[in-house]
Amino acid sequence: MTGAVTPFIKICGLRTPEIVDTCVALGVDAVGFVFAPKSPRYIAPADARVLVSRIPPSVEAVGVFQSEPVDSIVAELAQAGIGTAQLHGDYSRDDVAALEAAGLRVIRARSVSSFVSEEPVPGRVLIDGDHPGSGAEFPAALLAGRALPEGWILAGGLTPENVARRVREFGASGVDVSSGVESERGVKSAALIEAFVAAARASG
Ligand SMILES: O=C(O)c1ccccc1N[C@@H]1O[C@H](COP(=O)(O)O)[C@@H](O)[C@H]1O
Repeated sequence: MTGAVTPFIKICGLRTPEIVDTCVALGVDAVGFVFAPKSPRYIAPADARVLVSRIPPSVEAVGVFQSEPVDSIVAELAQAGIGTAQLHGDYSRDDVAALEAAGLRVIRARSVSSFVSEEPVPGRVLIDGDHPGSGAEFPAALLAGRALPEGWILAGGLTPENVARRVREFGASGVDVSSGVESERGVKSAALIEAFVAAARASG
């Protein structure tokens, strides 16, 4: 017995009922819906609501935002029926507090560059490469010797092939993937999601 813990697994950028059902059947911890209008994975909040209705309470539904004002985030999440906001971009402590005061949970995404150069932020932290949703990895050396927040989630260029190694390399408590489980940009693959989840679980 190793005592190792299976990482928290989030699959991001869902847009179809089939892929939602695949994620639920695999027992992932969280699924993400991208509300950043320029993303190839963008889904309108009303369309996301239909997909969210298929998700049991045991799976956390997350709305992903990039530089969207707090008021819009609150409105869009209410429309989609989602209780967690994942924030990419420049959000202050007051922004996070306002979202929490609105009854939302927050995942604060930090680009690896801002994580190493700026003040720590409170709450659940996700560390990503500098280009969210691009599928690009960042070097482990960038975080070497850094104090990493409890329960932090690793993102950025994860794939079924590299996820176990990356989790061990970084000591991450969770993983989030989008590009690495797509057959083409913006199109999720059930087979790749299954392979990713198996590989992530094998890292624990
Ligand atoms: O997926 C997107 O298109 C996206 C757009 C804007 C902000 C965040 C986005 N996704 C998040 O990006 C990371 C890493 O994704 P990848 O696996 O490297 O493609 C992940 O946290 C997604 O939730």
